[in-house]
Amino acid sequence: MTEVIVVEGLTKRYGHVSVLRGVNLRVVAGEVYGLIGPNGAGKSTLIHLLLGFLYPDSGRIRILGSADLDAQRRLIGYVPERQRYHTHYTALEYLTFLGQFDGIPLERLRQRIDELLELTGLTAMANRYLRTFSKGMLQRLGIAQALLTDPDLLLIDEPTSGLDLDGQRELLTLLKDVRQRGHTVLLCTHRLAEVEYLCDRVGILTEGKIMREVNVPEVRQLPGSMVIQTGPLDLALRQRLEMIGPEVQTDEQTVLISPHTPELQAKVLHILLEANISINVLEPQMSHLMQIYLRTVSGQPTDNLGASPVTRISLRDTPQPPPTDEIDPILKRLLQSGGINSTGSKDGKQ
Ligand SMILES: Nc1ncnc2c1ncn2[C@@H]1O[C@H](COP(=O)(O)OP(=O)(O)OP(=O)(O)O)[C@@H](O)[C@H]1O
Repeated sequence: MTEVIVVEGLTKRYGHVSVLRGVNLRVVAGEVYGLIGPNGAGKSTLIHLLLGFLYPDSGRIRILGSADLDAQRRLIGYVPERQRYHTHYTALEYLTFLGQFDGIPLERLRQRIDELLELTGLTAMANRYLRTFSKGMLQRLGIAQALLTDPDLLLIDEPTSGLDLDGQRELLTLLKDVRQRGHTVLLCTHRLAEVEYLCDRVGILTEGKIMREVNVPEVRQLPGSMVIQTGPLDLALRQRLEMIGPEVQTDEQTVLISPHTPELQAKVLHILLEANISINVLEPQMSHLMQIYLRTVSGQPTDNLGASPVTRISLRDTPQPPPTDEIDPILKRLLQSGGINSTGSKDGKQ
């Protein structure tokens, strides 16, 4: 299988701060790979290294077999988290401008833009100025610009950040369509639901390394769990509950049913009600991916999750989308065309 991204022993420091401390990563053709990690873990830094916007301190990067990232940049479509748009352009003018930068012959470019406006649901907006676009429309336009050259690899940084629920849904549907087109994708996100929906594998970047990789379809298929918070449970009652089967685990004020079935839940509730125990909360356990993620970033073991005791990590600990620098897709093209030097980034003086 063709390896599209190969990263070995990658390190990167900003001054005295060591951000990446030996990242290893392999992404193969056609794969959608999610990259998750706490704020400041270095996800955007890794993307900028892959694009050749930054130089690593040590380690190796190969994109489609080549370490010449300046040359390979033209094989990569990049969707930054926040793009700086030139709002006096219409969508059509903007894509035409970028496509000409990419050296796409005009006739082919027109065809390509039509196709991409259609894919991103922006055909009716083609002649509207970008200043009239909503955030969601701009994000979809960002996907269109990244796909102009029909790139082998797409790097997407937090695509749904700042979008309302409708905008998120539209963008995820679009990314699912993009996925069907066979591009290899590296997707940085804080939203685990996005990973579960779109990705084949996910890497958890923390402490400067990819500490854990998860096969997403495997965890997606794991059966769910139910947590019941109760009044105090004495030992005899706990034993009675656990006699129902190995799926039922208890502590002083909690019953975990894992894997959960309605039949098991009915049996547990029957015993609790019969014993006059108050039932304070009954809620599905957080997703397996969420549990693996939170345990990995807090340095706890993640094996045998299905048989683990009730996870007491609050969903409030879930990281929130962060602010990041704006990067203009025109900058990528300028660097690609050799029009400017990447000073301030590549000279290691950040
Ligand atoms: N140009 C820079 N100069 C100095 N420090 C930087 C620079 N860019 C990033 N950093 C620092 O490097 C660390 C990693 O930043 P990066 O943006 O790569 O993380 P991230 O995982 O993408 O974070 P987030 O999820 O918050 O977007 C952070 O501590 C950040 O403050």
